[in-house]
Amino acid sequence: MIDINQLPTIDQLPSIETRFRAFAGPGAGKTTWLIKHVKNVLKDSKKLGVTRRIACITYTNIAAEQLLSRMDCDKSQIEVCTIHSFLYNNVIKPFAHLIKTDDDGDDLFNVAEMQGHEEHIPHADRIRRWLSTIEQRSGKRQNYYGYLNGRDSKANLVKYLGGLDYKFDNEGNIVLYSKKHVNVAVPSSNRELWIYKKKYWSDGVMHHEDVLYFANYIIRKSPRVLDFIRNRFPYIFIDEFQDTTVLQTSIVRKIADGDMTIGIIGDLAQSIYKFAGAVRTDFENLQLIGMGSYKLEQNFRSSQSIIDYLNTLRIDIQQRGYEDTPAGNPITLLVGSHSQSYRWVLDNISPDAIALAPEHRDVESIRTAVAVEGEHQVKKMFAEDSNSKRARYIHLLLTGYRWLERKNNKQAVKVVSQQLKALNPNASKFAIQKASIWILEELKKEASKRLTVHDFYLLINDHLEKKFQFKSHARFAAGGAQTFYRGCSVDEMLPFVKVDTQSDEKIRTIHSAKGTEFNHVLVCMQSSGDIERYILDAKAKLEAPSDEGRVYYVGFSRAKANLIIGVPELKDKLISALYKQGINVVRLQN
Ligand SMILES: Nc1ncnc2c1ncn2[C@@H]1O[C@H](COP(=O)(O)OP(=O)(O)OP(=O)(O)O)[C@@H](O)[C@H]1O
Repeated sequence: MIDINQLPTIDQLPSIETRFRAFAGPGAGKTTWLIKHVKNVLKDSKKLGVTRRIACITYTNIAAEQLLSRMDCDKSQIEVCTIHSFLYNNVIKPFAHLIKTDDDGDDLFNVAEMQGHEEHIPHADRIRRWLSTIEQRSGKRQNYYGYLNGRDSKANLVKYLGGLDYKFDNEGNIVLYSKKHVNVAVPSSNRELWIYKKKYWSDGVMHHEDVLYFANYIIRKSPRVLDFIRNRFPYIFIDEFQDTTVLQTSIVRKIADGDMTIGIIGDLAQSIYKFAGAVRTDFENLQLIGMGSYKLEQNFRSSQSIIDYLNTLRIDIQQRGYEDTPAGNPITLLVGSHSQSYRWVLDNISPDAIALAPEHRDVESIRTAVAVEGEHQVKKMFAEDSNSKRARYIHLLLTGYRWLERKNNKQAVKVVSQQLKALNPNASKFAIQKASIWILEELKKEASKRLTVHDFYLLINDHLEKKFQFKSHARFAAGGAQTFYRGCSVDEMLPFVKVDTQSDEKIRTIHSAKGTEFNHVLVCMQSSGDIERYILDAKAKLEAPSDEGRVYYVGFSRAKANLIIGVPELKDKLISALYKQGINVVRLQN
């Protein structure tokens, strides 16, 4: 294990050309530092130009979006993206001709129909065609159709196929496997799984996981592609490298085996994507020529008491605060149901507190139990308005504005334009865009936000009709819908309009909160056993192959001012050990 404490700090990085690998704990300013470094490269590098840019890569769309919105500089020479979109745009699209056929000259991918990459959702018709092909090729009746008849077996098959991914076998060949375990036998030999994939490829459908496969395929077939990438991106920086997968690491190694500057940054204790194929040890073990290892040792996010608590959980790094770090409140452990705990936190700590839980089912149960009146504004709108197309239209116009608030203007205009286009299919693209921008500008005004949704809707309809001769949805007749829209202002509705259900929710999974921070956080743990394993014995569990301990650690480390932990039951004998770790126990009354 790397002793991060012993590494030089990243401020000692000799130059912008230095290859680096940076380790840091939560809230250490990894993303902030990366942005600063990119700005330095932009300022000082002589290697950049119109076609020579800096790539800033991360692993999830949410993380890329956050990175982009935090990059407060000229972005014309920077490409901020996920690893998938980087490889798709810079390897697969320009070299698609190399995947038309395989090494034997047989059809591999229908490039003419290729349209980006998508989530792998197994498709009933393709599964049927696949089962039929493998049955024909085996030459005997296998009754594979049985899978599609039984509800259970079909669900298992869909789950298994949806979890397909690639890995290297012992001989270094790429093989297909499923990340999802199912309890029934399904066709799972590699020969059968490749046939399944080809059902999609022959239609030009590329799944996210295929992007890595084909990028690797293209690079193997024509290694000169690597020079093209290095030439186009003399600097490649990768955030959250602890979430890298074997195929990703293999491609990164190949790109870095030439003249370019690479920098990777991450936190081993925040590796929580094993289920998606992440191999955290790749970050620890990756050695590239000329690459130095550095650390960021501070925690700029949390109060001193939270930093002290986080330090009790890991051995590879001890974080320190900075001169203005507030002392903060002790960590509180609430014993009671998750919803009871969350209510307690809302009442006693802050109504803005966030609840984080490891599992979706916990998130759902807390949401149901603590749902407050206002949170139903959008649901209420759909319930009250019998014209569901109109309700959807209003909702999406407001969604467009929420994108604008997040500085994603492109998405904002897209969402609103789609609505106007659906009602006015013959309108020109220019008119649709102009009208969309007008609506968004209108929503920016404080005066518009104070209007009731009813009046705002009429204002927009009048303008679209007069100025653009656009059609709108029906006006309101007297009744429940009109009463609802008249009783609710745009301002009151907006907070409940989510642009993506994950990052806007106050009750969320820990995975969806990765990379974010909040003032007051309740982390819901499952049992007294979890407290023993992941708090009292955390040092061992943070290094364990399974992600559970690290998932809780990511949850704890999102808190800035107050960290509260909730658990349904707690053995009395644990109280004094918890106290030594800086945690006060409070038992809630039923
Ligand atoms: N040098 C700094 N001085 C003061 N505040 C900083 C500094 N660097 C980062 N911060 C603040 O600390 C917080 C955490 O920063 P950032 O999100 O960059 O950390 P991170 O290491 O990427 O976090 P994590 O991995 O836990 O998601 C942010 O609020 C950021 O504004």
